[in-house]
Amino acid sequence: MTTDVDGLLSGLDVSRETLERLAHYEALLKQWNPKINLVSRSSMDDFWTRHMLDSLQLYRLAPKTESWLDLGSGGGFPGLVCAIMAMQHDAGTQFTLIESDQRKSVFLRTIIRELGAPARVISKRIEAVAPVGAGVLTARALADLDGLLAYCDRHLSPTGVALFPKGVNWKNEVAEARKRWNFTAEALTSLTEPNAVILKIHGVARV
Ligand SMILES: C[S@@+](CC[C@H](N)C(=O)[O-])C[C@H]1O[C@@H](n2cnc3c(N)ncnc32)[C@H](O)[C@@H]1O
Repeated sequence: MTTDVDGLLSGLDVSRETLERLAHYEALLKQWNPKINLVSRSSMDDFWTRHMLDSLQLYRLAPKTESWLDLGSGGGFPGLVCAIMAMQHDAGTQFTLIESDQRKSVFLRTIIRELGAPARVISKRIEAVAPVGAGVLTARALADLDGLLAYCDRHLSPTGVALFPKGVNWKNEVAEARKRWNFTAEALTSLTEPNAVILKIHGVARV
């Protein structure tokens, strides 16, 4: 970790202790990544922007909740990073990470145990998990918006909020999803990519 990281995360209220926890996470991910492909190799040079900052920016956009659900967590982005951030605020939020890949789940459980993060991992397919009723639901690089809204329909509480990082094609995804879903969406500027947004969504119901 270099001093650049301090600059990168400035304004996000990341404490020294949280930064140390994230650095420990990074070190383990770098050990495990060659064997189980937690993140693409091409993204490793820009690791703190592409993965840590990209995840941390969701934490400040989320309402206070007891139950945060992250779907298709992979190496823990964004759910596990937000769980580590939540430790700093002792917010009483419990994180649930759903990840069907068994080896990635072992990695996630290792980080959770070593850091004492307030999170659990369910190693099943999202469709096979009983409705969670989450207050906040996140997912990155998992499915198009139409697919994500079906997951909201199953797992998000009626008053809950979903946060989805989306790339340059987000307007098309919203238009396509409106054919099958009613929902309210706000497009918030991403801190990591100029044309990317974070869709903040609530009130999901089938058309
Ligand atoms: C492209 S990766 C993204 C991982 C992480 N969210 C990120 O942005 O770095 C998608 C992950 O979702 C998991 N996944 C895909 N479909 C799933 C499903 N139906 N149920 C549970 N996990 C799923 C895959 O195993 C994979 O780890």
